[in-house]
Amino acid sequence: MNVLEVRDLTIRFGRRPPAVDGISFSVGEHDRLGIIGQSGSGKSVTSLAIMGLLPEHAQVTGSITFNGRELVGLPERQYRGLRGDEISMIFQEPMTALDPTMRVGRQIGEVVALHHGEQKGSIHMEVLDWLGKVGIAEPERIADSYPHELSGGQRQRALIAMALANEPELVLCDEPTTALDVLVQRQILRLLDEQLRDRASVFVSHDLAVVREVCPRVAVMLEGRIVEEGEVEQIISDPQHPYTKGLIASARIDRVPRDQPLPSVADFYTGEAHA
Ligand SMILES: Nc1ncnc2c1ncn2[C@@H]1O[C@H](COP(=O)(O)OP(=O)(O)OP(=O)(O)O)[C@@H](O)[C@H]1O
Repeated sequence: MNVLEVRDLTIRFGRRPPAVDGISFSVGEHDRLGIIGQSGSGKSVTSLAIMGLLPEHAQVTGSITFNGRELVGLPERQYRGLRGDEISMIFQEPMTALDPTMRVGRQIGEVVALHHGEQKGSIHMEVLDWLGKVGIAEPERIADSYPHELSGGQRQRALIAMALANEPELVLCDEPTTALDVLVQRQILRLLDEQLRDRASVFVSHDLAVVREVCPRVAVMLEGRIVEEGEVEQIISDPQHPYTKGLIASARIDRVPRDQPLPSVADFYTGEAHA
């Protein structure tokens, strides 16, 4: 059985054309799927639907199952037991995902306590342990800091620790490195690659170069639909859909060996990939 199974998922906001239009994909145990598409193609609403975090006026049809359990229409009370514990999400902008008024260690500790209800001392040890695992050099000091006292990379590491603290089975990453500079982006990608190895994950990005670094498989979204899905290297060397062809040709991604720095799709839009 797949960990995540999405079938004919359609998401509408009012009378506008569907934001997501009948998409299907699955993620098995220890499997990782990249979802790529331009802004507005429906990537974020797809992850929010899986997390049960869409606004109430969103109309959702189709099916999302997690370990065989239907999530579409699941009451909020039951969703709360899943979120953070069995399914968690890493967002693009850690500053909005972290509470600015609370020390970082306490925020991670609350996630641990919420689901395990352990004693204060052992929670603190677990928080420090997680900060170490995500590559924070001075766990004590960082645990004692407020989010605004951390660098962008440290904040993203803290958020990753928070998302993984309960060993969720499924992790959704929504543009987890977009807000970071290129060097930190690479470090965080490496960290995620390592930490997500034993879980099922979905990795959303507008950047095929980023997805190529961490995902064996990718689904390409355009205007709410999946227009192409398959092994990343296969799609890069032989894209079938005109949109994917354009995306790859414009970023010249097919001409760059995998282990070399890649021009990103964003560079293309700003004209730098042609320089
Ligand atoms: N709360 C909402 N109410 C109404 N429309 C929404 C809402 N959230 C998203 N949408 C619409 O759904 C569509 C898909 O948006 P989504 O955020 O999933 O795109 P995306 O591919 O993640 O883009 P980006 O890369 O910019 O985050 C867009 O047309 C957007 O305007």
